[in-house]
Amino acid sequence: MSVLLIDIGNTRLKWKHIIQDKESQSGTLLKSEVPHYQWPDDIEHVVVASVSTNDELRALFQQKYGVSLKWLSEPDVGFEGFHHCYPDPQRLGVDRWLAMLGARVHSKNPVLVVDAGTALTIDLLNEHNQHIGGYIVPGQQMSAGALFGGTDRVEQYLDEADSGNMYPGTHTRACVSAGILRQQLAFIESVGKQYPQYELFITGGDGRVLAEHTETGYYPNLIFDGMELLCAG
Ligand SMILES: Nc1ncnc2c1ncn2[C@@H]1O[C@H](COP(=O)(O)OP(=O)(O)O)[C@@H](O)[C@H]1O
Ligand SMILES: CC(C)(COP(=O)(O)O)[C@@H](O)C(=O)NCCC(=O)O
Ligand SMILES: [K+]
Repeated sequence: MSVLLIDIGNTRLKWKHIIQDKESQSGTLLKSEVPHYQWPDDIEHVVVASVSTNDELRALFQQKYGVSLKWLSEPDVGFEGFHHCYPDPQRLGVDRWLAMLGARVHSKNPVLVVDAGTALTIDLLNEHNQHIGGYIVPGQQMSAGALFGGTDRVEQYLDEADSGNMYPGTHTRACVSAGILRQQLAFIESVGKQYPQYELFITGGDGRVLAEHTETGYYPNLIFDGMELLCAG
């Protein structure tokens, strides 16, 4: 069976094509690139999780895949293996929900799930699949954009580069990038310290560098793992 899984975040689209239940290919696209992309034919199931409305992309996939398309814009509240803490569970981001399900594929322990995308989210799921709650803060690009846009002289100087580390910066861009990285790491560490029995999982576009600094495995496919669990159950 050939299955196409798609995760549409606020910045990018990630896809995974599973061919005959074993082989798979994957990729990342900017949302503007999606209409020009050569999407595969002959797919039996297409599952799309989208955190924003994306009417145009929905119409595009609907036209291409018809009844094979399952479009998830919110958690499936009928799914039995998950206990929500939100009074209105449909307000919980579908990506956060799927990433928690994905972490469950890898561990039976309580899990602390970090998704470092447009926004950075942290979610806690206990061993009984009870969502304890979570946090939402701006992601790295958004944080930097707030500083560049909201001040006069914190500028993206072209003769400077992001530092890629968290040593004290010695020019403007390094101060911003190192500061944001250190802020995110301190945030993750602060929650982790309070929940030491929770196993840490990191995913998302900025997750790799965070995982390197926390000596945690990086799970770029956590949302797809959650989708596969959802489709199997
Ligand atoms: N080529 C890239 N294009 C855009 N963002 C990138 C790229 N490489 C890394 N990133 C980082 O990844 C983050 C977006 O992560 P991603 O998981 O794709 O977000 P979302 O799921 O919200 O669309 C951005 O904040 C940015 O810092
Ligand atoms: C928090 C998010 C913006 C994260 O999205 P992303 O960074 O992956 O684009 C998304 O999960 C969302 O829109 N959530 C709805 C509000 C909530 O989860 O409470
Ligand atoms: K996110």
